[in-house]
Amino acid sequence: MAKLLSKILPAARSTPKEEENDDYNEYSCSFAVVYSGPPITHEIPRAVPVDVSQIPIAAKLASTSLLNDVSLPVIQPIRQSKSSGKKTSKEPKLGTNGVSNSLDVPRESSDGIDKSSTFGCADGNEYGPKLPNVPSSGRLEFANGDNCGTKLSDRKGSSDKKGFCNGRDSSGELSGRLQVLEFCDDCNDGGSGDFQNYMNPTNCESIGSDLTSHSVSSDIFSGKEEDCVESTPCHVKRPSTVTFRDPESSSVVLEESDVSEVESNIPARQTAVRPGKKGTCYRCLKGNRFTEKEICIVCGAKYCCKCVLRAMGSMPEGRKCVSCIGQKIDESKRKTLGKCSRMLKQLLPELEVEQVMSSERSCEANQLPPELVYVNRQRLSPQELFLLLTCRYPPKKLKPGFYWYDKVSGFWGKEGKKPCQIISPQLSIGGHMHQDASKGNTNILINNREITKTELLMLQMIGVKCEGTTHFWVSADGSYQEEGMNNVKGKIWDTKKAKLICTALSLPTPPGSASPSGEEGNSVAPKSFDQKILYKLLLVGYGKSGTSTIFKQAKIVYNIPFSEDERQNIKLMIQSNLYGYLGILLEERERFEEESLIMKKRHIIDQCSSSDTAGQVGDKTIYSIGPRLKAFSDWLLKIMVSGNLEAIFPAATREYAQYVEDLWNDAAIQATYSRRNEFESLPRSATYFLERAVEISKKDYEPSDMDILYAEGITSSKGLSSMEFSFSKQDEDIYEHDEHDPLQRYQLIRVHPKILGGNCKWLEMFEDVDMVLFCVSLIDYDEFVEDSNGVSINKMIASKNLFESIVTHPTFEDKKFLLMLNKFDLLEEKIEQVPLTRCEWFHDFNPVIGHNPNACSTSRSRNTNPSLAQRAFQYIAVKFKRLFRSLTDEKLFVSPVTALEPDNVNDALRYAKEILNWEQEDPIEVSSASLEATSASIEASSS
Ligand SMILES: Nc1nc2c(ncn2[C@@H]2O[C@H](COP(=O)(O)OP(=O)(O)OP(=O)(O)O)[C@@H](O)[C@H]2O)c(=O)[nH]1
Ligand SMILES: [Mg+2]
Repeated sequence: MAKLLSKILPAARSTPKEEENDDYNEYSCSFAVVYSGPPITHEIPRAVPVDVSQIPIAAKLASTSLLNDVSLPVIQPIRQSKSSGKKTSKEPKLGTNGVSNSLDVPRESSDGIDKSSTFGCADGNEYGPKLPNVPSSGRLEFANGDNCGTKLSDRKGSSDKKGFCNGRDSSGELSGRLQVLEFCDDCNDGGSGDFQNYMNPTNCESIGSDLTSHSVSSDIFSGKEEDCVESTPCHVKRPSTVTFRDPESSSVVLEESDVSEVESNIPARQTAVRPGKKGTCYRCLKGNRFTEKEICIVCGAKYCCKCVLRAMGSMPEGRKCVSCIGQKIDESKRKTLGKCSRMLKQLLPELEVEQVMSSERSCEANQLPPELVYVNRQRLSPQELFLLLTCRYPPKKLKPGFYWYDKVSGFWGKEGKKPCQIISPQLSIGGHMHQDASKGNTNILINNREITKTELLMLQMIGVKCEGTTHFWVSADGSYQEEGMNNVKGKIWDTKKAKLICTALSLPTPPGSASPSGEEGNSVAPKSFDQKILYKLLLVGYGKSGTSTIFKQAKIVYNIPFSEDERQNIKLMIQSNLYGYLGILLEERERFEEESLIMKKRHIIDQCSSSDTAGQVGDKTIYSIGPRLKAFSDWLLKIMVSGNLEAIFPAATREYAQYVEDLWNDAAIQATYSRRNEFESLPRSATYFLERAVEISKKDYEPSDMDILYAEGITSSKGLSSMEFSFSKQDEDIYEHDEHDPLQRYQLIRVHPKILGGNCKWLEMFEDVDMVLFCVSLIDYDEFVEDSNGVSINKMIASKNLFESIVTHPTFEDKKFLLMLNKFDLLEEKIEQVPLTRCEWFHDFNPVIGHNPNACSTSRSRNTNPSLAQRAFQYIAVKFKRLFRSLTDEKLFVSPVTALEPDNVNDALRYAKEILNWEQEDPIEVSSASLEATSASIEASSS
């Protein structure tokens, strides 16, 4: 053995001169040799062998290279860079001041020879702080006490050796499974507590065994010189790079209902303190907030693409810094488990990413601790949590907190909140559900729980009669009956409408059923690593502001097909609208006919003084129609007056298509139509449909997307529509800095103000939306409507009043608002004719420079020579911004929109997305980022 070692290793040298020698430092190990000098009076430091099996970390091997005459495979140390070599030689203090350079493991046997071993340092000292969580005995020390590991590999061979990258290694017994340490210089610690974390043997072991399978990691960890010089693992060499906050201050994010008891049960977690400027990588301190980064799910440290693999190693527990392996995750990041950044997908092969994400989801350390989950106010046991998570329909993305569970129906929700899911019923978990579990105040109970207002509204909208009934029993399949009555009254989920309403109201639908958007509602949480997060956007605005047009445009832009049902409804709506427009034409025709008859009579009277002659004037004018069409016209006007126009469809298409055709082709109607600018009641879109009246009125008419877009009216259940979408990949590429998952999902909920009720009391059912998109029609400034008291009010003021009510509603406190100033195209026309000051709120609109109607709408020209419409838009935007600021002390985001333009709607919704993403990233940066990032926004111009 001694012979073998003498071949492998140079003779132990200990003179200072030799220690200064770089080569020596790189390759030699210190070994005790038999002392044969005079007796020594002081105590001799001892190098104690290491128990190989207890060395938890491994390094890359090379079979030869150093010693060709040795048949055993030996370690190829990582070459030390020059700078590091110098550093080493200048750091004798590391060997003497006892800083954190050794692993000191409690030993079972005091002699440490047989059962435990020690890597002795060359100078014979033992250094460093203790590692309390090293599970076994044995001690690991470094030759000069200043190394730690980044690259670890495992080799199954017959002989073992522990080596350090810079050659200052020591070896102990050559037995057992080979575990080699190979450290690159950039891991050298200046001496800090971080080293402890880094060297946690438990961590290293898993890294060691995983790394062998990662080719990318191999490169990263090979300690290439340039890498070593440029980058420094933040946990070790630069103690300042990532430091940890006092665990006391660690912020475990729980829902508000998750009271302090749960919080106190959550073990303290280390939170990385950003070492550099905002947005920079925690390791190399380079980059900015647009640099793509991956985040450690334990401490929150963010790493750029150059550093992430070094900082996180082979990720045996998913995206954790090496020092965070084995630790519990930050609970606020639980929802992102298994969902990595695009950057990681680019750095690692797909299969590897999948493996890492799968480990992240499934490894033990990342599992939800049962003691942090309460169901019906009772803490879950591990068995109960297991039952809950492994049932057919488990709660999605379960986090620590308090939940209520209705075992009969499967309704599941957060304590004090409406249900958020329907899970498998009849699970024996938690305590008994309390009547006030969801803090409802409706006096209506479902399975003994007082339901929330939102649930009540849902029941009412789908036609469940709640008057006089106080208690329903609802079973898992949705069938319900009144208490004390033994007859099932119906099934809640029977209709598509019910599901649509639930989706829009963010209420759950039964597991396994198809949601209105075609996806399986409430199914088991997706297992793929592209797990999605859903952001909810609430689109609301005063009547005719354009919300439904924006909603439909979004459907078209994001390729969300209109269902057959929707198309059918829209078709009937377009046809009945057409009859409505025709009705308006017929009404006006009558008026024109009368007027023209009177004119005709006057004309004749003027010409002939004799009244007899006047009496002979024919009663035909160009506005007159024949008796057949007259009869149809009278019938239609009667129906319109009675308000039953929709009721005659679809039969009307069969019966009266020919009449419509004849009417449209009639000269009187055409003459009336040519004067359409004189009718106030004919909407603009009417022209679009009237000109295709014949085609549309036919039975086999199929509306195109454009028809659907232009169609006026509410198509979905009572002014509530909802759709889910994600932005297209193409778009993501345009916005290069976007770090977020292109598959991130958004829900757009469009609500008509009518269903919000007086004082917007139903707004609270949208409490979980992430952003409110408030739509205002820019051309409302000179239009008037009658308010609920019959008083005429300017529509812009009415819109402003609604805006105020919504902004100040307690439900929307702290919500982000994006103002969509719609119908910009129409404003451009109108502003030339009607001054903005027609609305009293805009009395001081007084553009200084003469307007330029020809200004094109590129952003450049917008800034240098804005048109009158652009000025008006900016002025209105600032008005709303100031109003918003005065009401909330917050910032209002604004975007111009022309709902009929697909790009416009896309831009506005993308802007909403950006705002949400800034929020998520760094709330403090939102305001400045908004100024920079969106030319469409008026931030720059108004601030
Ligand atoms: N030219 C033009 N017309 C628009 C624009 N946005 C909406 N409209 C038209 O304005 C009218 C009202 O738009 P809607 O989308 O129905 O408005 P709404 O907010 O749904 O109003 P309610 O139907 O009362 O709910 C429709 O005729 C639309 O075609 C726009 O940007 N430009
Ligand atoms: Mg509408």
